Amino acid sequence: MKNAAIIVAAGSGKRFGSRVSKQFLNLNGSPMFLWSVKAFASIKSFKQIIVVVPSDMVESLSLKHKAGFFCTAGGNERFYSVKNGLALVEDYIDFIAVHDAARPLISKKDILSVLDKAAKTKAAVAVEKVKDTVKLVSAGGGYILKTLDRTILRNVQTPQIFKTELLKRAYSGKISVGTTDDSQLVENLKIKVSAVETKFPNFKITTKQDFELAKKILKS
Ligand SMILES: Nc1ccn([C@@H]2O[C@H](COP(=O)(O)OP(=O)(O)OP(=O)(O)O)[C@@H](O)[C@H]2O)c(=O)n1
Ligand SMILES: C[C@](O)(CO)[C@H](O)COP(=O)(O)O
Repeated sequence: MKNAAIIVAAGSGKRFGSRVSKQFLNLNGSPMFLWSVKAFASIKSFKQIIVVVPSDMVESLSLKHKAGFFCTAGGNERFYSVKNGLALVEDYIDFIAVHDAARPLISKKDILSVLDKAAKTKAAVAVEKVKDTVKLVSAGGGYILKTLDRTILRNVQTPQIFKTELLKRAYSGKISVGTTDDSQLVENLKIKVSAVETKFPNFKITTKQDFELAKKILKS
């Protein structure tokens, strides 16, 4: 099996609010995005690693990390960035893993769990159980409408891993602006996507508090 990883790192980090986009901040000695590159590079079957970055960083990053991975420019929505990364995937690739550079804690074991499932079912995404009670709220968020059954809810993470043909087909059609992950596009093809629970911390670094927590976890 020959796989490719698309690490999406072209976001502006508005919720994080730093001058340098969060995915390029130094996290315990490496730029945040490099943690994910190293995790996928540690798995032999990942023959191609593509990092999608802001257009003004493509050249400098390509030069700096010339041997480690391919670089391409992102778009103004996450799904445009994934689409641009897809354009670089080689024809010999069997499965594609899409992963957020903002999830630097991803473990090799969790990647392999999602990959093993995708190899069997063509489509699998990393998830975690919901720990809090979840409720539906009114449009403005002001009041509770309904309490949901959290036993049939999951927080979806990345990697999201798909058979190459499937993901390319999913991204070939019209994509609505509200699309926030890759699985949605594959679900729209009426394909059953498997959910694989991650066993290790894999939260997305969205705020400065997340970043401080990630530093502590990586130190431990
Ligand atoms: N146009 C975009 C938007 C997001 N991403 C990437 O998708 C991942 C998840 O997105 P998120 O955590 O929302 O990052 P940002 O969009 O940068 O954050 P914010 O929404 O706070 O601006 C991140 O690794 C981010 O770099 C991307 O490659 N291209
Ligand atoms: C892909 C994702 O991480 C799955 O939870 C999430 O949808 C990314 O959303 P964001 O708004 O781009 O962070």
